[in-house]
Amino acid sequence: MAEITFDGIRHSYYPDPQKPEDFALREINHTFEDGGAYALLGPSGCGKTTLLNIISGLLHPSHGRLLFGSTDVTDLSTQERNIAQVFQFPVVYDTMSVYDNLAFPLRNRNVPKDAVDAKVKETLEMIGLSEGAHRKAQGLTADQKQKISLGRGLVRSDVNAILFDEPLTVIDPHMKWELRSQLKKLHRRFGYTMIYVTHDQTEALTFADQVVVMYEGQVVQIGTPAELFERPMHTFVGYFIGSPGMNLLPVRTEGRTARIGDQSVELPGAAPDLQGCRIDLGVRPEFTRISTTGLPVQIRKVEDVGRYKIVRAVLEGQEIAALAGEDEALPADPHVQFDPAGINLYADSWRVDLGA
Ligand SMILES: Nc1ncnc2c1ncn2[C@@H]1O[C@H](COP(=O)(O)OP(=O)(O)OP(=O)(O)O)[C@@H](O)[C@H]1O
Repeated sequence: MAEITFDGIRHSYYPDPQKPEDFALREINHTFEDGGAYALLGPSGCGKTTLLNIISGLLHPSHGRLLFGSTDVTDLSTQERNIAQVFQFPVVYDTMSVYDNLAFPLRNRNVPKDAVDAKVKETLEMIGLSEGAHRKAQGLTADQKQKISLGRGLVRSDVNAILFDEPLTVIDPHMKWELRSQLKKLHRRFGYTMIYVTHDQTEALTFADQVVVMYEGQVVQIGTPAELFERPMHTFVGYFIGSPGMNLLPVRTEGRTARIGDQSVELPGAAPDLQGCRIDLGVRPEFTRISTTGLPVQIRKVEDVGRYKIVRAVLEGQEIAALAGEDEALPADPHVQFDPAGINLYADSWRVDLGA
């Protein structure tokens, strides 16, 4: 396995890109650590597949260098890079048995017969296909075929990294969780470098140690699930991660005070001069409480979601969400309070350090 470094990498599908928007991937400088479990998370079209294809060599970046360890691999072919890739839809040889599908990549590399047998059996066990391993792949369900694809990604121990591009799309919802935990276990056991593309936050947060959040061709934050939750560095991270996402309210600032219409909120630290910027206050619903004191709100709707309630309210004409306990009674004259520990300030979408 190898450390993978993006050194000033950008990519545009246009021959003569001019504006930042012409780039499917804006500049990325980042090292994926050897043995790390990463998820690339973001909405459709944000550049996840482009980034993955640059690692595997299916795509040559228009600018910058890609390094495996200290070796520049930018001009190497996919094969020379020695990467395993699992795609959204199964890639399986129908006429071969399940066993031979897994053995194939090893036999191709002249791995001795005994070693092939041991490794294939071990992998079949992991993906739950030991039984019926000598059946032809033809006729298996989409789930089972995708398990074979996963197995083929995992069977080689000599690869530099394993890349997964939305690999659980065709898998039954109840099986998704099982396979995801299986991948996580494999990661812990073998320390593969794994990069997993998804637009599903649950998938990203349960699989990865580090989540790379992408938005409009940019990496907006790389962090542990807790960091993304507690300290979103960009409004997109606040909004995209969490359910419901972060409350974002346009404000004006004066020192330690943020003004929302006629109301004021005390900031945890003094704001710098942000003239000319769009300024937003960001507070997650988990840090937003309905109370008898604070800023007056109108409650629009209360959603009971089991262990707690989501209260949808309006503050100075802006929609916000707050969490309330399952049995918590809401006051007749509702107000909202923001826990200072959860107050963030954003200037032109990027988090401002309030020094608190
Ligand atoms: N071959 C191509 N030619 C031109 N534009 C492309 C090509 N492939 C992707 N794009 C564009 O580049 C941008 C990034 O696409 P990419 O497929 O990397 O996003 P993604 O995050 O993987 O999306 P999805 O989740 O839908 O697969 C999009 O605007 C897309 O339309």
